[in-house]
Amino acid sequence: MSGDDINADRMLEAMANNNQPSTINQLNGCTSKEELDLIMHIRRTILHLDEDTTNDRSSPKKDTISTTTATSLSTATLDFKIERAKQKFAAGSLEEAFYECWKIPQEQRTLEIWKIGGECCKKLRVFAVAQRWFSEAIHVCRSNNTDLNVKLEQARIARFFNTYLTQYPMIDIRVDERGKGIYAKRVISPGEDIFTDIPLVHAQTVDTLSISPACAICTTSLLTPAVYFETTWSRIPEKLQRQIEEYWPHITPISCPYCPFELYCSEACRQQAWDNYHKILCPSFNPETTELYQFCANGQIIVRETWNSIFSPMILAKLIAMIILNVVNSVQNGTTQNSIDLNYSHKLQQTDDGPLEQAKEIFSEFISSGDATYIRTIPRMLKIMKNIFNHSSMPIHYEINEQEFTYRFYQIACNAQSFSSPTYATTIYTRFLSNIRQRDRTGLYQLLQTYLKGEPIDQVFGGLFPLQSSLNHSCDNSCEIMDCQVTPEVAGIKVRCKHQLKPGDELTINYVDLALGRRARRAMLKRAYNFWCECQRCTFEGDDAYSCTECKTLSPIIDNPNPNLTNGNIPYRKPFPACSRCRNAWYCSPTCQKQAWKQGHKLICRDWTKERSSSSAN
Ligand SMILES: C[S@@+](CC[C@H](N)C(=O)[O-])C[C@H]1O[C@@H](n2cnc3c(N)ncnc32)[C@H](O)[C@@H]1O
Repeated sequence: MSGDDINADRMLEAMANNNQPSTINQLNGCTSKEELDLIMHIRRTILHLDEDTTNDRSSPKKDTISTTTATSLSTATLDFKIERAKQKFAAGSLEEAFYECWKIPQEQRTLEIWKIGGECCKKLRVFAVAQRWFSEAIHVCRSNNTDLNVKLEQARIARFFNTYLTQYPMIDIRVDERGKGIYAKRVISPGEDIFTDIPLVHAQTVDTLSISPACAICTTSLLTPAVYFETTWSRIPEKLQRQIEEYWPHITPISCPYCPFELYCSEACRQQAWDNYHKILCPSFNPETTELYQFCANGQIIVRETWNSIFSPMILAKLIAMIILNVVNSVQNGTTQNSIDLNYSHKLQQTDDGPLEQAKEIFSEFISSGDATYIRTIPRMLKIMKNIFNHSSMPIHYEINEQEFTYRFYQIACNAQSFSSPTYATTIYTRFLSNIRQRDRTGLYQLLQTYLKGEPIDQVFGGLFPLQSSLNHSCDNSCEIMDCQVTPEVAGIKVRCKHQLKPGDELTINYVDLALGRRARRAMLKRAYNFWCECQRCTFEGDDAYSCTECKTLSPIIDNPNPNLTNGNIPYRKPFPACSRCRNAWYCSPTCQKQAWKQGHKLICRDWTKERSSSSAN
């Protein structure tokens, strides 16, 4: 090995360990540690190959790493190198082909070289590098190239979901005009559990927060007798209270030491909340968050429609707090991780957006789609978020403006999935009753009859699940979502197959109640998820009895059947008869009905009111 080789090797090793940006630039645009690692690996492989091929002109022994300094190549050398990269790629020698591409100075790499380099990395499963090479190809290409855009998107998805797809080899993620979707790679049978997922960020829904307390981290119910019996508790005689407590499952909620707003089941959960988001959001340190916590605790009737379901504004605040703390931890190298004082000794460098952009990447896969003007109708929440985060005491500056708020709002609105720990409030209550039935000899159950209020309301959380959020909707969904204790400490969801799936079939869930008619389903999907459903069921159902679902003919106009009521200028029509089984399609004639049946109505015709519709309604 020449002296140049050894120096280049040392430099590469040092950089691979250190990833110093200044030295990286010397290496022909090799910008990430992953890229360096790949090159290191390739170099080792090539050197190893070279030991058996000493007379090979292309041997890296002769064509050393030192040739990668950014001196321009002559046209003849460039053509020769391009040709060699193409040949190696065609021969399937991916590592060598990438090495050839990489040796060409960045400014001289052609569209073809960026593409070959990207393909090599994709096949070698180094997706971050593949993503960069394909985006450079798009940059060089200038015109809109669909093929390259698809390649870039695939590399980006592979990069993000690589771990999941390795863990769950029976599924694949592909992209079409609806965005990402999950597809079966083998036959999957009804009842089979396909994958589990845990949320990146979650919060309890505002409508269950005050009536069904739960651990803010592991979501397990923290229903105590005092909360269950509510105002009645103080009227229950003390002796009876003690008996109730004796039979009630052991629950000791822990609160944040600085504020009354969050409850946890254990010290470990409390610490996790503090490290992940609460040190930014605790009202004792950031008084601006008091309004947000109060807003959630009250259920805020006025804007209930926006926030009452799976989407609590707390998810949005936590998501931003997590990004901020991620930057803090990455820059300060974890020094603030376990500390519970907010002593950010120095404000982080405001000029360098790198760590902030990197931290934002964790949430970059969640699609965001919706009507931007709607945000103007909920100005109060934008103001609350601005007050919390556009604040001089924040360790980094993360600007919350209308655009950022809108983007994050719809990210959560489009993707939030309801879930909770299978230790529900009803589980606690059932255990209490069963303890009494099994152990009590004093007739407590009889005594309690006047105080018991029936089953409690279960806690519900909304969360952003990285893999589950890639599932598209169908009104005839093939899969369903179920609550699941993914590990003893972590609650999440599992996706279970409902209808048999063949390789290539899409895994879908239902975002809305399947018992609703087509018009209502489509309207809800448009409003909440910003798409017009064209699924198989929507295709073979109608909106109402006044037009034939098959031939679209309008039904005959008739006289007003009730002259006491007026319908304005809209004519009265005679309803067409409905399909007797599903009652969701209407036909002008038996011919149309037969035709529709053959076309596809038979695939979706069933009594939808009997379908379990709540399981995965987002
Ligand atoms: C939870 S995400 C599903 C995954 C999404 N396709 C992606 O790329 O991340 C929900 C969004 O996907 C799109 N989507 C889901 N189901 C769809 C469908 N049946 N038709 C059209 N778009 C759909 C809508 O943009 C919706 O807001």
